[in-house]
Amino acid sequence: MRTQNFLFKYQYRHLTYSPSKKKLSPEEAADGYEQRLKHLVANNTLKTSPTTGFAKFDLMLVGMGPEGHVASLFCWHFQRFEKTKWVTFITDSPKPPPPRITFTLPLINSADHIAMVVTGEDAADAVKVALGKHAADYYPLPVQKVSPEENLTWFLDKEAASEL
Ligand SMILES: O=C1O[C@H](COP(=O)(O)O)[C@@H](O)[C@H](O)[C@H]1O
Repeated sequence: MRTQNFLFKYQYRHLTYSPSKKKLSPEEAADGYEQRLKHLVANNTLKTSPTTGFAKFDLMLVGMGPEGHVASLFCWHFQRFEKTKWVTFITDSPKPPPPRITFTLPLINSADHIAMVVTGEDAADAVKVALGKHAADYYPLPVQKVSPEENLTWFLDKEAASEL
């Protein structure tokens, strides 16, 4: 409960990007969220990675979709290759909602620790691609580009791990 309270308060007070009542485009919302994060770095609320210069989170919880996407970064979107932006957007997610804003891989990978939490049989093939012995033989899925500065820990249920 204390953890939940902490996360809730922290997210609410610092990380939630609450633009004005004006309806923003996904691009405007992503830019606004990036500016918000940069402001939090500038006032020392968020740390920076000395390696990358991006904001550094202690821990991120990340999930994976059945085709290996993470954080709305799908295999077929150029956004998965973003190098400089902190926050990006898509307008055509195959799962609702179609418009999404999301952290980019350089920002995600500047975290110290990432917990990759994957459940369900429909994720088993992508888990096998990412963690199986032939992982290096494939063009990498977005999930395979997740590489935090300290530890990446996978949490799989029995179904998600069934192809390993
Ligand atoms: O399909 C799914 O993908 C997400 C990860 O994608 P996100 O773009 O929503 O972060 C995963 O967390 C979810 O459990 C799964 O159903």
